Amino acid sequence: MHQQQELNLPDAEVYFFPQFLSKEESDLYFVMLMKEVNWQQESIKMFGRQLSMPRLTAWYGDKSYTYSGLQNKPQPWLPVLLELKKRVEVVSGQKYNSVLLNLYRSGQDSMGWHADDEAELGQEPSIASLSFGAERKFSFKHKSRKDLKGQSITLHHGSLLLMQGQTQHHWLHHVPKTTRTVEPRINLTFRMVVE
Ligand SMILES: O=C(O)CCC(=O)C(=O)O
Ligand SMILES: [Fe+2]
Repeated sequence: MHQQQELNLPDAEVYFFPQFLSKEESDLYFVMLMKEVNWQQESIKMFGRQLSMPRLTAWYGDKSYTYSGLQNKPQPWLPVLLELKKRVEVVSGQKYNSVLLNLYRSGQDSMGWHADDEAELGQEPSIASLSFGAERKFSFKHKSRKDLKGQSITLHHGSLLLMQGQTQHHWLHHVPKTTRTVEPRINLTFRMVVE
């Protein structure tokens, strides 16, 4: 059975499965995803300037979706992504119709503070986040309650993080840069995009 931990975050529902996939399976998935995914360098308009996103991304699924101000046209599912989607659905008890992939090439790649609270994801989105490759720190901070401490967790090769309920409503999360020398990391976030 998959060992499951619940993070102690008020106003949130976050579960962590440290051994969701074995090391051997995760090694194979990492190589396949690196090779088969159509990784793109997107840019984002900020303060009137076009800036390169500090990571590569790809979007697969059934519906288009706005993320970080970008209109993401999905690419058709790859077999490896459908396989992972099915395995994640079994554990989470949720269905997904899209996946956003992030490739953090080095410690200089990152994701800024945000919540996945776009209207397209519905009121209480369930987001399933699968990690491969290098370990990276992932932190939470509450949007309004300054009395609550932030919390960090290390997302490692083959681990699954589930965020659901009110989590996106009340908390922000990010993947900070690190000055440590780190190998590439691939992250998949499965989502259900509603109209
Ligand atoms: O890379 C991660 O672990 C987080 C990705 C994330 O927050 C997102 O894609 O919305
Ligand atoms: Fe996110």
